[in-house]
Amino acid sequence: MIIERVRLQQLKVAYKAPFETSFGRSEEKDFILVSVYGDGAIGYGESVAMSHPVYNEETSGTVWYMLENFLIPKLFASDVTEPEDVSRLFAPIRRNYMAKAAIEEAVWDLHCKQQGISLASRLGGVKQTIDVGVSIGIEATVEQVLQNVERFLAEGYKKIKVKIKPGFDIQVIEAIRKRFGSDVPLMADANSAYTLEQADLLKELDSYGLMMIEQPLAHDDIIDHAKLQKQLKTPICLDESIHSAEDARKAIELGSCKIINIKLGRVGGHAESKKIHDVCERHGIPVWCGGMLEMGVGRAHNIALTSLSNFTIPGDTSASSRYWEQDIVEPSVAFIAPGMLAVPAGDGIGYEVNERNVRNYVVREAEWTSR
Ligand SMILES: O=C(O)CCC(=O)c1ccccc1C(=O)O
Ligand SMILES: [Mg+2]
Repeated sequence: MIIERVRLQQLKVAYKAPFETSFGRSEEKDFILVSVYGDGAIGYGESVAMSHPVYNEETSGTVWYMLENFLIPKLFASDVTEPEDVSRLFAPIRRNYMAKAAIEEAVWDLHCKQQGISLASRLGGVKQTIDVGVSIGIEATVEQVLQNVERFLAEGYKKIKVKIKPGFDIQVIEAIRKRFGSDVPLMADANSAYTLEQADLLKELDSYGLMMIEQPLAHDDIIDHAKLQKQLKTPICLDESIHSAEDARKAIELGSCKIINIKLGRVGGHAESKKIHDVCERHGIPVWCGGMLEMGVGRAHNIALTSLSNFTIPGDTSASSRYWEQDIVEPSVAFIAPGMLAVPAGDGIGYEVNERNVRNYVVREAEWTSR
């Protein structure tokens, strides 16, 4: 395929409201938008690295560095025929999954636009619509969390995920169950805030009928998660621990989880996401698409991926309005029915990027041309 030019833009955009997890509070999105040009088309990818290396080791700065010095030169020096070639091309470079994913996604989008097909269909998607949930951050009080739950339930979200941390866990879940009842599809995400020594506390969660608990233990662990899963009725879902289909296979073999959250950025892009999806499907492990507070390009990629068959649990891809006053895509990501998004049938990601909106947020920009 023809790849002529790559543009990187770093954008900073304020969230409607700060978002807090067990690893900290974020008020502003800081990310790299990747545009890949070829044959009159533009493919887009969005890096999900955060401004600080707290979810994983990457940041917008490391993503820019890796793209400029290693990934873009490698892409220009090679013949890419199919988008699957990109992840093979990047395989000798260790980790840096978010940097790889950002440009890999853009190449998938470009390829599909050049071919006149939708990204979802090229990935092997089978769904025309997807059900989505919402992720709710830690707040100063339990009452504030309850107000957010109420608002998002009223909007129709089909899964409520709440962030927990030691000292802000059982009481939050208990209060949600008390106020909204036992039918609300509810889960908790700990972002690695606990250790196996706190198993007794985590076992208390079993009495609240949660769909799952996400990544309770260390970000790089699958051993202790296996020990914990043996003691818990609640299914464990792994997020941070899974970077590849091999990681997924090992976690499944060990019994470290019963569900896996797939994030494009965490695993290096669409090709690896699909492999993880397939390994999980073969083992009867359902998956759902995680979120990293994306703007529209990232959301569009998530939607296409979620159209695959084994994404049977509502993911974190909320509507643009969850976080943004004004998104960078048109139309913005919006429900077609409560809690439901359409999988676009248009070329590539199926959303247009509004370059004027992008301009409002750019703090750094550079371009490289293939020769
Ligand atoms: O709404 C979203 O995009 C999901 C937000 C979320 O839960 C999250 C946001 C930032 C970093 C990690 C996570 C996570 O899923 O663990
Ligand atoms: Mg998570």
